[in-house]
Amino acid sequence: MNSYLFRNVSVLGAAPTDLLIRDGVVAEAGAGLSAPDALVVEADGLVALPGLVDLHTHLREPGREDAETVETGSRSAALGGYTAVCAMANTSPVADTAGVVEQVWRLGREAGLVDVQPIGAVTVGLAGERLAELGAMADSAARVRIFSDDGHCVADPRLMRRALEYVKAFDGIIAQHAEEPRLTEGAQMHEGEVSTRLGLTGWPAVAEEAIIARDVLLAEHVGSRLHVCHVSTAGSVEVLRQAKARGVRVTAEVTPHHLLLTDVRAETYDPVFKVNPPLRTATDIAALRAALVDGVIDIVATDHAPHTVEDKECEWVYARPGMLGLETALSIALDVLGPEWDLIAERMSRAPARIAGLTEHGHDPAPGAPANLVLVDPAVRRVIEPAEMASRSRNTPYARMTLPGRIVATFLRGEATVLDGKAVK
Ligand SMILES: NC(=O)N[C@@H](CC(=O)O)C(=O)O
Repeated sequence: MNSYLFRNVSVLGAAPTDLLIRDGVVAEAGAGLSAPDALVVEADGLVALPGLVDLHTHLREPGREDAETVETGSRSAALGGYTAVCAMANTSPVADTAGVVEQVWRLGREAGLVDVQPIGAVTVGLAGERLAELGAMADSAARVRIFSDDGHCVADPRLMRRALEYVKAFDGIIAQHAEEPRLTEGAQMHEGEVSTRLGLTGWPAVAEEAIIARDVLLAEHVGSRLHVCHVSTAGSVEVLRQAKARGVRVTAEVTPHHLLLTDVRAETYDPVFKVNPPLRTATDIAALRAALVDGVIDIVATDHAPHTVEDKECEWVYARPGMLGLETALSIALDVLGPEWDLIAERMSRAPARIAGLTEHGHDPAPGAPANLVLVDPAVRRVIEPAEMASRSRNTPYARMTLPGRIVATFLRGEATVLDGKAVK
């Protein structure tokens, strides 16, 4: 196993120091360290952060390996500065049994680039009719703690209540894709002025807000943990703010794209901007950014949703919703928040690790901490080139945009997964 000596690295923006990485942990910190056996990384100008943790990644395996595999998604994650990702259950077959979650978990171990923590489906086949074998998935080698039908809403309130009750026994979480399906039939984009002008069927903000309001009440009633996926509206933020003030056990995520892009992008009719929930308005963006800063929204999660050219580069109404996110998330966070390193570490590493119970992750680089960390060069501005991405898909909404920040190196348990901005394997 290699040892690494980072020279003159700034830990979360603090004055430069040296860090020695040995045997999978941060062994020493301080000026002028020497370790003749260690590989030296000249880190002037680089910032060390705890390795990022994504609570919401679509890896597509099993079933849609033409869009992404556990391995390509893991590489994409490592290049984005991630050391752990939670893999959503909407695969084919659906991850609704111990067998499938164990398969995904094992593929993650074999790829060895990030820790892949499978999320289990709440209902069999994501069909919203009966509960999946939550207990068996929790007891499996994959030790599933988060369950989600993401892509679909658990719309039936009785089923949602049962799911919240069931996972309470092992302090599990139901992660809800909040979308009242009766209000979004045929929806193509945010319902508002732009959808009216373009003549596309709208996805109203209230379809999200109504489910979040219902679910925080259910979570409160049951005393269980609810996580809200991809919050996208100002109204949702207000519902969450009130619920948190009452002490409801609810956490929430926002995606990078909902922090940056508005529904005006649909004017191009380029389906790369089609996503679920849809891009909203500048007012929503302002509320989401403020909530991310004040903590009503706990984390940034990518909702990395790779799709093939066939599924994406077609007419808007036929295109699948979803965008790539792993390789650009930190740059978007830097763009939106500025170099607020402690806030970025909290929202993109510590808090998601805590929520998911990934105890090896989310530790600031300090002596004794597991060496799951990332080195970022904040001074670089880079042009996003889809063809250069490690994802098997190309559906990034940031193509040819110039964004701040470059991931220079990522370390998983003390071994480099990315060095000099390139994947090690
Ligand atoms: N977020 C997306 O736009 N797409 C997701 C599922 C979904 O939420 O529709 C996907 O799996 O592609």
